[in-house]
Amino acid sequence: MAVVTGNPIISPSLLTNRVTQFGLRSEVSGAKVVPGRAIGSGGKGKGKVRVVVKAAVQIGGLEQLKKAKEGLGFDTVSEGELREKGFLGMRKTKLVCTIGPACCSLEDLEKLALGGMNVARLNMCHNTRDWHLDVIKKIKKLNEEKGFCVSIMIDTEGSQIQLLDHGAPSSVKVEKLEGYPPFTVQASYDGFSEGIEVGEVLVIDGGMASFEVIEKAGNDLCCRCTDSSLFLPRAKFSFWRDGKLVARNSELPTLSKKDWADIEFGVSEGVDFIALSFVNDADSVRQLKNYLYMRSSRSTRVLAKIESLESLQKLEEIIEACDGIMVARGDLGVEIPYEQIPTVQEEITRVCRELNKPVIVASQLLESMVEYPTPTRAEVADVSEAVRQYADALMLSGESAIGPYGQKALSVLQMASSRMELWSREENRQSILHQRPLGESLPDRIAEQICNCAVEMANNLGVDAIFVYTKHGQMATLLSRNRPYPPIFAFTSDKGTRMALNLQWGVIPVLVDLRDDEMEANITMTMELIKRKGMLKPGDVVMVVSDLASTHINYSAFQSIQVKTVV
Ligand SMILES: Nc1ncnc2c1ncn2[C@@H]1O[C@H](COP(=O)(O)OP(=O)(O)OP(=O)(O)O)[C@@H](O)[C@H]1O
Ligand SMILES: CC(=O)C(=O)O
Ligand SMILES: [K+]
Ligand SMILES: [Mg+2]
Repeated sequence: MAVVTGNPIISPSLLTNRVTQFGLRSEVSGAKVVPGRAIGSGGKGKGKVRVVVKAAVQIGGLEQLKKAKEGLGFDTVSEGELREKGFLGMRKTKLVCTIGPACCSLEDLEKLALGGMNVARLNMCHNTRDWHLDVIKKIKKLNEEKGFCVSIMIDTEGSQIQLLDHGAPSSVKVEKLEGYPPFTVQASYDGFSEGIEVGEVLVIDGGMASFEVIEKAGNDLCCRCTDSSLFLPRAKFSFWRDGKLVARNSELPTLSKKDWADIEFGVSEGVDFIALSFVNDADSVRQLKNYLYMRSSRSTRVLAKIESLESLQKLEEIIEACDGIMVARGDLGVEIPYEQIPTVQEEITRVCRELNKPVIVASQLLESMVEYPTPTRAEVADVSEAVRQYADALMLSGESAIGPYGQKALSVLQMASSRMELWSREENRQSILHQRPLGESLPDRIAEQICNCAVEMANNLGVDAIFVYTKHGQMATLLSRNRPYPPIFAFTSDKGTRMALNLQWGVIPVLVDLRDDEMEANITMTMELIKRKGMLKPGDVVMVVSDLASTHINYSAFQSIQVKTVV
């Protein structure tokens, strides 16, 4: 246990009552106050803004819920969206909601599912395993009984240097002024003052407050406040030397004992994704993937969270090793200057698409909605920018976990992403996407080329939908990588593949009983089922792409593109 004491003095030995001469005012403030924010009245809006709020109730009517599932594992929400908006109106960007005390009842989870939640995230930093288990059971119940298809993600705690306690119930104000009583805060890492020199700068919460180290006494650091702000509970901090971050995270294990226990819990409860916090290199990702392989849990996908300087330096190897990425802007903003976040986000998003891994843009997307029922215009612009960059998914954190307006926040993501997707299509932005060649073997290169060409054809021909028949989801993701105009219906008989594809841009995974080596029969059967549901009309044009026979020795011959007109 390390301790930050005094003004503040940083010590590993819980020396909470050291007195120093430096002037920090220790002031306990009862609640976080955000001045100058008016709550949207809703009275004299000009129509345009009000549309955003309407979206909360737009998706998936309740009557669709009552419909029983028939033969085809088509989820209720996609089905409702298709009926309401048609193929081209279907949302492509996926939505992740963090589940917390504000939305953990069965009713609230159902409302989020109806509102378009594709993945529910459980942050293992908070609450008990029993609490998480209860949420997992509720989501599975909703999936089974009401025909939703919501995947479950657990997010590990990971190891990071952070403040544990500063002796006050909420925030502590720190100021540059001299002559205020000192206070002590504890930090979460014993050796964190090692290698830190006098004159270095300690930065709290990505620059919200800063301190200069003015004395080192053993493992204690005495610091002077150089930039006033608030100390929030569990604030994150970092050290800077000559304007550059002193990288510290590599000294900490990515997977702690608790993380392994949480992973074990997640695997036994059959979660679909494990998001690894504070990944520093590809090794921890490979280690977990090996473990899952040994444990025969290959359908559990591993996501790496990019939230440290080290992870940015090894970005490509991490992306290659994992099954997907989260741009965890909250902690990333502690490690790199704020102004670099937008360009780093764009870069990560681009590389993920090129390397064919789904990417989630996370944290503070609609932060003001933790307290207020309307987003700021700047937040909507930020959400839209992530969509314009073709991120696979957007994530809500506190907005859904603890805020009273979680469903509204979800509807804002829904509206903003649909709008930007339409604009991108009208602007023909898809045509600017560069696809770097990925495959090395001939069959892999053929699959990739087929998908690139199929999407170009689909866009040029203006087909209504792309149907892909896939075992492990590879062809579906290769199609998605090209961000086509029509939606991609991925038919699979593998449940794990279905749940994993929930995070993939533009893919609607459908569970169906497929037969190996009987491609034509599979196509006819699925088209017939969809037609019978009234979702395909005569005249609709469908592009069919398949790689189902990929276990076959001569499999490249079995990959094909067909264009079918519904009669
Ligand atoms: N299961 C939960 N129980 C209680 N509070 C929760 C829970 N999940 C989230 N929260 C609250 O919601 C807020 C935002 O949630 P989130 O887990 O996304 O935070 P985060 O700090 O950005 O994530 P991370 O710890 O992975 O960096 C947290 O500060 C926490 O107070
Ligand atoms: C999501 C998360 O872990 C972060 O933004 O730090
Ligand atoms: K976490
Ligand atoms: Mg984080």
